[in-house]
Amino acid sequence: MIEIKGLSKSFNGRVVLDDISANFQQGKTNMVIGGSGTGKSVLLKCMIGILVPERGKVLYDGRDFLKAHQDVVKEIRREMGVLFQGGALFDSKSVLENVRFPLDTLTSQTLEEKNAQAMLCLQRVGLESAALLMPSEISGGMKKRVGIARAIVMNPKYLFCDEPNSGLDPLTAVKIDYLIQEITQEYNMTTVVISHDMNSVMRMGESIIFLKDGKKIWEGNSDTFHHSGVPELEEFLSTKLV
Ligand SMILES: Nc1ncnc2c1ncn2[C@@H]1O[C@H](COP(=O)(O)OP(=O)(O)OP(=O)(O)O)[C@@H](O)[C@H]1O
Repeated sequence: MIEIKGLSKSFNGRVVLDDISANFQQGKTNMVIGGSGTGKSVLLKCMIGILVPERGKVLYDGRDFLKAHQDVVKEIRREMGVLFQGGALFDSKSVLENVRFPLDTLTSQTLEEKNAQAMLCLQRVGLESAALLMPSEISGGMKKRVGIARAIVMNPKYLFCDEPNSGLDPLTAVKIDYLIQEITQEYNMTTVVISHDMNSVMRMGESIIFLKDGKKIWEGNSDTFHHSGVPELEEFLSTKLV
């Protein structure tokens, strides 16, 4: 489980995250939703250590990420897998080399071991036959799947996905959503997904927090979010026509 407590972040005096607390459960797809510019990506960056919040805590199974000893921080970082928006693949590396990259930089395994592990992950996302292709030779949906394979190659406990569906056609988006959900359950990971795609929220939203102007306005799940009675959420949903 990941717990965030009283997380706050400002840029040049402008508050972007305002005292946010939430729990993200193990084995679940935990979603962070909200309109553009409401602080979703900043929240994720504070959780994974790309940005430092002014106040608050991020606890990884009880370990205080912002205050822990360097060794513990390193350990937690190794337990994270991140699927960045757009996949963020290296254009000059093959699909296999992209998936292998975390193993190349963070482990002392042999090339054979690393290739075997990377191939297992490529198989898991149904792309073993694309291992030797370059990113320029594969579709957007395949790139996302390569990104997922890379995110799980270190067997993470925590998976973070920033808009995993952006730029995909609806059918491919559904497949990516289900893949993330299945992998979350299989690996029993704590998964955090940022999205403003309401179809995804309905499919994957076992646990949802809704942000507006840097504040957590509501939390619940896909069964309850259409009947929240919270004006800000209802207004947000009305703009999404769902
Ligand atoms: N490094 C930064 N410096 C200054 N302001 C920033 C920085 N990063 C984000 N912001 C601001 O923080 C606010 C929240 O941004 P954030 O990227 O978290 O939004 P978001 O909810 O993820 O939006 P979107 O769905 O459009 O990606 C925005 O107003 C953004 O301009």
